[in-house]
Amino acid sequence: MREAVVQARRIVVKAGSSSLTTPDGSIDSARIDALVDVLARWSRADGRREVVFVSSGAIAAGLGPLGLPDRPRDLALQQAAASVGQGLLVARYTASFARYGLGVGQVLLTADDMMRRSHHRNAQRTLEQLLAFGFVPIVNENDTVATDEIRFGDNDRLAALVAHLIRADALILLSDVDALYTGDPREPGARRIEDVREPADLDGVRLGGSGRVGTGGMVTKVEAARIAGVPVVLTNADSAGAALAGENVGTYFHPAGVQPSTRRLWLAHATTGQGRLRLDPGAVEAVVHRRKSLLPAGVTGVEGDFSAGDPVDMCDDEGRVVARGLVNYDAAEIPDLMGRSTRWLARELGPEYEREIIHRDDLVVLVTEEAAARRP
Ligand SMILES: Nc1ncnc2c1ncn2[C@@H]1O[C@H](COP(=O)(O)OP(=O)(O)O)[C@@H](O)[C@H]1O
Ligand SMILES: N[C@@H](CCC(=O)OP(=O)(O)O)C(=O)O
Repeated sequence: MREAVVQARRIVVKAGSSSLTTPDGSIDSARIDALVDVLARWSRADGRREVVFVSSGAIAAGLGPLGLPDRPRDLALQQAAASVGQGLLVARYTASFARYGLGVGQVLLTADDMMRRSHHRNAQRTLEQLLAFGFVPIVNENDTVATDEIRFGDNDRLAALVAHLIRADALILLSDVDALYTGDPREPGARRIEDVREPADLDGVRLGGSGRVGTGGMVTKVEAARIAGVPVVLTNADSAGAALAGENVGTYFHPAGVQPSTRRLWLAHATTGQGRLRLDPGAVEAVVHRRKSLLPAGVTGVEGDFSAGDPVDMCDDEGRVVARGLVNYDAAEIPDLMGRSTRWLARELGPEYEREIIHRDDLVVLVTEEAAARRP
């Protein structure tokens, strides 16, 4: 038994396009109802259980109604299909959960929303409020406004970020394949992997591309499991009930030891650096090994056009990103501060210049200490 899943009170369940739609580009009502049966029974079995459902399938479900034979490559066509399909999906979920007296609420998010702290907090509040009402949030990417550069594309990472957002106890990823295999299961000889405890368990595993309607394939699922920070079960929709019951189905990704705070998880996985600061070896040592704040004295270079409050990457003298943090100064201010002691800055420029470039509470280390120590 997977005790952490059995004990979970709040879970995120993500289903891929292939589990929710038919090959001819329409909603698979029977499979949706079967999945809703499982989710509704799980949450109603104990009044304190809450589920957030991340549903892909908007583009796939819009193909049939628009007469599109296959998932188009063109972004505008994908967005039109998503707009049609999303409405149909939510109508179906509304009807299906209503069989159990449960209401649903649609939550559409973009990668940008996850990065901006204020949007992030609003999304968090909405989800918490829906859960407090006993409603099931149905989450998807806001495909009609997402552009290629800033898209999640697949919903696996989105599901992991939603798990951070609501402090879920577990994440269940449902695909058209019943587990992670040592290679693409469409090829002979591939074996199911039952447990992933550490990155080395994935050595030699071939993570292939997606099926007909999905995106990302196994790469994005493994990445989502790595960043989720909670136990993750990867299996197919037919095994959802068994997965929620903690049975030995699919692949179980054990969470790594001590988990960073949600703020640090957010910084590491929901944001992208809006610029770069180059650190001297002493500052790398202080930030990575001693978990100190970044002071102006240890900065040797600055790139990008960021503003105070933006996430920026910190690199070592070889350009390798070692950490990310919320910067306290605009990019244009930093050249005058670099290499100076905080005491000198406070004396020459005023007490407001005594502040760190990045405070340690706003900073996440992105390399392991071992990796940082292994430098040539
Ligand atoms: N090592 C592997 N183990 C399992 N499945 C794999 C592997 N490599 C590639 N795949 C493929 O990944 C597909 C699932 O990814 P994807 O189509 O993106 O699904 P979804 O729509 O559920 O997100 C499976 O159909 C499978 O053929
Ligand atoms: N937001 C998109 C998800 C794209 C997609 O295919 O995701 P997935 O099936 O999870 O790999 C949609 O609803 O169509």
